[in-house]
Amino acid sequence: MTPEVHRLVPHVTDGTADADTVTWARAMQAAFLGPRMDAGDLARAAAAYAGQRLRGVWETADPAPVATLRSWDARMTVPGGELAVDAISSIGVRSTHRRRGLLRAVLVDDLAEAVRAGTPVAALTSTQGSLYERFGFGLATWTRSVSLETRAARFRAPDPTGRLRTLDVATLPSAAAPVQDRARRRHPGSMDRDAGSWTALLTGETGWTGMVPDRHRHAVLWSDATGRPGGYAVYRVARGWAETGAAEVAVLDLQATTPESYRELWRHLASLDLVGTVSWSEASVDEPLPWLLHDPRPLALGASRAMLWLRILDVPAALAARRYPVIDRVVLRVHDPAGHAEGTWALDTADPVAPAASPTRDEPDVALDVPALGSLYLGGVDPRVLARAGRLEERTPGAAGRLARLFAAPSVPWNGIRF
Ligand SMILES: CC(=O)SCCNC(=O)CCNC(=O)[C@H](O)C(C)(C)COP(=O)(O)OP(=O)(O)OC[C@H]1O[C@@H](n2cnc3c(N)ncnc32)[C@H](O)[C@@H]1OP(=O)(O)O
Repeated sequence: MTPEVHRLVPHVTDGTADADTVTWARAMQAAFLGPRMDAGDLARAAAAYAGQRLRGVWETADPAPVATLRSWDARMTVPGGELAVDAISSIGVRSTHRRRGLLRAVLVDDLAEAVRAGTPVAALTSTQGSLYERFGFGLATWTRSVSLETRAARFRAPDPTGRLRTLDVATLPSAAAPVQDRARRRHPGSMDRDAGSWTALLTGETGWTGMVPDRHRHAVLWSDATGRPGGYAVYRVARGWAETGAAEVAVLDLQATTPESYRELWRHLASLDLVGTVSWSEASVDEPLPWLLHDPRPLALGASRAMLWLRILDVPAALAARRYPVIDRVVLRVHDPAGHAEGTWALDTADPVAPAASPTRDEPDVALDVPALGSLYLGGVDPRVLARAGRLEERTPGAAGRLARLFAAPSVPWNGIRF
């Protein structure tokens, strides 16, 4: 029997969430092996869910759900524009209730509501790589760590430009939010940050930390010569200087709207006194940082790791929302067992500012499953590689190459915020 999924609307009064939302949050925390919190802390942590959709499966006579899912409407940058996405997180099933179809129940229910609401794409970042393809999600962005030995780093541009100022809890949200909004438009896959996340970014007071403040966080804003803010970095001291004489700093977020702001933020991080290493675990796979340095050897680059998974729910709306660098008409046969994206679709980019995607009876140029379409969508993977892996079938010769030229992105897709 399919478990019955119920929906909860969080109510937040004076920064504190209602009792049902708190119970839901406690169950979710437990599923992720999060820290136990007292009722007050939990109520404050749950307040971050204001305006979001909470789902759960409840057993009779137990106020706590045995399965949880949280989703909200987010904006995601796509090549040439942006798109509404159903952002999904906090999928947790009580440890005593696993492998009975509860994840499936809450996720299928959420995707069905997104379809009804006309949201063309769903997005998530995953704790476990193999879980979500069965629900139609395809891996669309990657991330990698970078680690700079700051004392050996020499910048090619010798002199700092612009102006830096430190931010605190009172100034970070208003100063950084407009910068993040501009910066995210440079990277397909980047998403907006909800209002509540700004203070938490600097204080570290989140459900995952048990609302324990992290007093080692700092933030800095860079502005150009005209005073226009161009970028910010939030970082924490991961290991203090007292132990080794050279502290380790971890970047938590770095957003830059111009090459100059990017360079000056890194110059600032590399110039921090008492620091030996600055690392960022969720940088883009194509960080320009090595090219800013005379000698890239002080910079260690980690292997690329999976980040954002996309689930195309409405093929015409998703395809029409992005722009394409060449004019072509390609027919895609998409297989989707859940039905949302199933069909044969013609993508026609004859009008570069209004590409059209519509159902067609024409013979397909390529055939692919819906996860592969999610992977292609932002331009993060070459369709010819998918063809070589047997994930995309060329029905007309050279079609994968045509698709590669069509879907090529203006910059490497990246989403630096795990959610
Ligand atoms: C977007 C996010 O929130 S990512 C976070 C995911 N949550 C966590 O990691 C928290 C800890 N883990 C859990 O709470 C649970 O184990 C979950 C949510 C991962 C799985 O919940 P379950 O209710 O056990 O999953 P469910 O029974 O619905 O299984 C659905 C399918 O996924 C498969 N599956 C479930 N867990 C896993 C896993 N860890 N690895 C691989 N496959 C899995 C099942 O076999 C099933 O496959 P099928 O449809 O082919 O038969």
